Amino acid sequence: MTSLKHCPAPAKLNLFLHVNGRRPDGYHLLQTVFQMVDHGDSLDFTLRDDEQIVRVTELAGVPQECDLIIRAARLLQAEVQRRTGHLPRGVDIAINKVLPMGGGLGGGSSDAATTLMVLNHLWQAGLSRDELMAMGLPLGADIPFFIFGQTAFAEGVGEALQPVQAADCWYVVIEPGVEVPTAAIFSSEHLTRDTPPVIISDFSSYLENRNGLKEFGKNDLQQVATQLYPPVAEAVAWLAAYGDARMTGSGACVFCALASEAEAESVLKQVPAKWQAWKAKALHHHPLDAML
Ligand SMILES: C[C@@](CO)(OP(=O)(O)O)[C@H](O)COP(=O)(O)OP(=O)(O)OC[C@H]1O[C@@H](n2ccc(N)nc2=O)[C@H](O)[C@@H]1O
Ligand SMILES: Nc1ncnc2c1ncn2[C@@H]1O[C@H](COP(=O)(O)OP(=O)(O)O)[C@@H](O)[C@H]1O
Repeated sequence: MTSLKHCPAPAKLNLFLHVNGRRPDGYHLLQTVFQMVDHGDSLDFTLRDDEQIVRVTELAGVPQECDLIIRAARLLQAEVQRRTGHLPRGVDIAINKVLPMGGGLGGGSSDAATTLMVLNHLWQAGLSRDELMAMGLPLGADIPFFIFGQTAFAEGVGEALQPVQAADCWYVVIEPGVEVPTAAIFSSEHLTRDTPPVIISDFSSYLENRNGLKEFGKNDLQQVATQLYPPVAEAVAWLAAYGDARMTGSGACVFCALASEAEAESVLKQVPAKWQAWKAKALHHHPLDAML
């Protein structure tokens, strides 16, 4: 096989996100549930006759050398060379970028995860899922989750993952039109960093016993993000009329769970025109698993 087209790189939502402390290196210890949804970017991979890794699509604001897709591909190419003594063929990578950057949807991480999984397949490199997850972690804390490939309870900086059941629901997601830099939220003096740890069964038993679709826990990054970025606060306030509206990750996007596609569609129709918004279904498994 020399190419794979329309490879999905889905968005994630953080159903809750607790900041429990800080590591000595300054990184924050988190607990979260990562939920994939059926809305995201899509990538095409075509092997080349030389050894170059080339992004063939322009991505405004992200030079090729900084792109997580290219960095992930180069890491894997070098690892395959180290293991086999042969540098694998280069690849042209095209991207249909749908997810907003700095949206808290993990777009860059998902693109990189899809790249690692697809190239592992095209190059017949034979790295295990765990090896790919470890390779992705230094590039971005969300990358291991996408490679893990199922709804997950995560700890550490997001790399300690356990599968967890979550609701079979739909989400409406609003893009408030601002890019939130993750570093600005984590470095805020107003961020609370002492939420007591929960255990996975706290989340699971909450889901079994809850009334309606109120999410478990909270997003500790939301207070800081809404203070720094008023459009995020505005989107949360608007969506709260329809359910438990909450920010994903470090923002900016805001989501709310609905029981059916029809209910999601009805909320979507009312979203003010100044915001981009969409509906998406919760995914239990990474859509790439069915392709590879
Ligand atoms: C917050 C989360 C939740 O899923 O997602 P996003 O909102 O970015 O999608 C992730 O933990 C985002 O992890 P990651 O993707 O590695 O964050 P980066 O943008 O590389 O982090 C930028 C900076 O934020 C700080 N940072 C990040 C993660 C963390 N657990 N503690 C931190 O203190 C660090 O200063 C880091 O240099
Ligand atoms: N392929 C990529 N897609 C999106 N962003 C990328 C990519 N490669 C690098 N980045 C950088 O990562 C930053 C965070 O992007 P993204 O992962 O989309 O948001 P978030 O971390 O909020 O979920 C971007 O602002 C951009 O500078």
